[in-house]
Amino acid sequence: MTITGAMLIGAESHRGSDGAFRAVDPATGAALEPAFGGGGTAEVERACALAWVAFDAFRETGLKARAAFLETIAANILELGDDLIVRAMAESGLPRPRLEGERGRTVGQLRLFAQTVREGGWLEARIDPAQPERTPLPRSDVRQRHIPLGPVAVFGASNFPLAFSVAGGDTASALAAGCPVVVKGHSAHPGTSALVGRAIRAAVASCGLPEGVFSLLFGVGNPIGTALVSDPRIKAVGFTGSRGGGLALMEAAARRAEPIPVYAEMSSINPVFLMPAALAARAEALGKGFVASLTMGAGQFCTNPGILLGVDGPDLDRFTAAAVEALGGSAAATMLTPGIHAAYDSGVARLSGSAAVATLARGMACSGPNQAQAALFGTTADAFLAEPGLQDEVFGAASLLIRCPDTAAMRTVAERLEGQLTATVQMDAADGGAVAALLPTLERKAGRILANGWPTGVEVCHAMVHGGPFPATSDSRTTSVGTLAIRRFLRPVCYQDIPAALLPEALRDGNPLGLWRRIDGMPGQS
Ligand SMILES: NC(=O)c1ccc[n+]([C@@H]2O[C@H](COP(=O)([O-])OP(=O)(O)OC[C@H]3O[C@@H](n4cnc5c(N)ncnc54)[C@H](O)[C@@H]3O)[C@@H](O)[C@H]2O)c1
Ligand SMILES: O=CCCC(=O)C(=O)O
Repeated sequence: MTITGAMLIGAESHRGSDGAFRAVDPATGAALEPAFGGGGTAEVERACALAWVAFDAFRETGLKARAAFLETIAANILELGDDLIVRAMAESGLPRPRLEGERGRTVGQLRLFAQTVREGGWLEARIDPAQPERTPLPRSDVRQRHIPLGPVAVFGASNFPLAFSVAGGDTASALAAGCPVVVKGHSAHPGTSALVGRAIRAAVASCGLPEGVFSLLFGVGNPIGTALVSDPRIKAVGFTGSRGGGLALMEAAARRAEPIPVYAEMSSINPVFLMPAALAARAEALGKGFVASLTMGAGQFCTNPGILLGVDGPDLDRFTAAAVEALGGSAAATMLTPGIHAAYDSGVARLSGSAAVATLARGMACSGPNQAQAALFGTTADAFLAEPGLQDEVFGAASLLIRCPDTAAMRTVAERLEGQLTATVQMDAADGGAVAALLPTLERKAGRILANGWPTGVEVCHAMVHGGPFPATSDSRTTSVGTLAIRRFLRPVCYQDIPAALLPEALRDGNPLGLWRRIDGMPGQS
C-alpha cells in the first residue's frame, strides 16, 4: 500500500500545507519518503466538525454493530501484512519480533473491546422502579445508563507505534464507548500511522458508519495538538508521552470555556523493592531478571524499572555483581528518535554528574546513530532523600540502585516517591511482615503492585490498571490499558419518570438487550 503523506479527514485524504516533515530511520539517520504535509487549524476544524456530526449516530449504534466495527478494524490491520511491520521497523528502530508482538496485542485489544461492547455491562444500567405507595413521599421511576462523552482527541505515543498509537488502547476504548476519534499522529512514525489509519477508515466505510467517526491529523510542532484539545467539539483527551507534553495539554484543556478531562500517562520510575529473604535466596537470578526488564525495547517502556531499593549488605552485593555483569554485556540499542536519544544521554549525564551517585555499570559501546548504552547507577537512601531530582524519569535503559540501612528506610524512601504506574516487590515467605508494612504505602503510590515479576509487559485484560497518581497519570481514578479504560469516555445519565417508549433500549422493561442490570440495587439479568 503506497504511503502518500496525506492526512485522513473523514473519508477524504488531504495533504496539509502547514509545513512538511519526514520520518527518520533512527538506525541510519536517513530521512524516509514520503514527506508528510502538516495540518493546521483548518484541518482541526474540519475533522472536529465531522466528528461532531457523526457523534449522535455513532453513539446509538447497536452493541453488535459497534463490536463488529472494532473487529473489522482488527482484521484490516492484519490485512496490511508485512508492509505495516516493515514500515514500523524503519520508523522506530524496533525489531521485527517486538513489532509483530505489538501488532498481536493491538489486534487482541480491539477484539477484547469488541467482546466488552457486546456484553454491555459497561452501560451500567440501573433501575429503581417507582414506588407510588411509599410514604411519606412516593418514589419516582429512576433509571440510569452511561453514554459516551463525545469526540475524543487521541495523541499517538512514540514508544508503542501500534499498541499505544493510532489504533491503540485510547482509540479502541473511545470507539468502544461510542466516541468518534480524532488522532494526532506522532511525527516519529507517520507512515505506520497512515497505514493503520487507512485500516480504520476502511472499517468505518464497510460498516456503514458516518465518515467523521475517525480522522487522523499530522502536524509540525505543538500548535496542532493545542488546537485539537481546544476545539469545543472535543470532549476528552487520551495521551501517552512526556510530562511536559501532558501538562501542556492539561493546561490547554483547563483554559477552554468548557474544560474537559485529559487522560495523560506521563512519567513513572517504577520502583522495585528487593526484600531481604528474596535477595538471600536468589540475588543472582534477580540481578539477571532485572537487567532483562530494564533493557527490553532499549528501556523505552513507561513501566521500565528505573529505581531499585534493597538493604545494604552481602546479598545486595551479590545482586549488584550479577546486574553489573549482565548489564555490561548488554548491546547498545537504537532509540526511537534522535530527540529521545538526546534526552536519554542528558538524563544519564545528569545522574553520572551527581556527587551523590556512583556509576556501577554501562552497557556495551554504541556502534551506530541514536544508539544508547544501558546504565546502572548507585546511591544511598539518605542521598536520594536529600536530592529530589534523583527521582526524575530517565526514559531509556537507566536505573538507580538505592542502598538502604533497613526495610524501614525502604519504606521511608517509598513514602517520598511521586505517583507511579507500578511498584514491584521481590519477596519470599519470610519477607511477608515487611511487605505487609510496605503495602499501604505502595497502594497510595501506584496503580499496579506486583510480586516476584517485572513491571514491563502489561497484560491487556479486565483487571489491569495501567494508571496511577500524578505524575504517572493526570487522573489516578482510571487506566489506559484493559477494558476498564472504556470508563474514561463515559458519563452517567439519569432518566426520571421518562415514558417507556422514550427510554433507551438498555433501560426498558423486559431487558431487551439481555444486559446485566442492577434493579433496586440487586444485580441480575432482569
Ligand atoms: N512515560 C512514557 O510512557 C513516555 C512515552 C514516550 C515518551 N516519553 C518521554 O517523552 C519524551 C519525548 O517523547 P515523545 O515525543 O514521545 O513525547 P512528547 O510528549 O514530546 O510528544 C507526544 C505527543 O504530544 C504532542 N505534544 C507534546 N508537547 C506538546 C505541547 N506542549 N502542546 C501540544 N502538543 C504537544 C507531540 O506533538 C506528540 O504528538 C521522551 O524523551 C520521554 O522522556 C515518555
Ligand atoms: O510504555 C508504556 C506502556 C508499557 C507497556 O504497555 C508494557 O510494559 O507492556
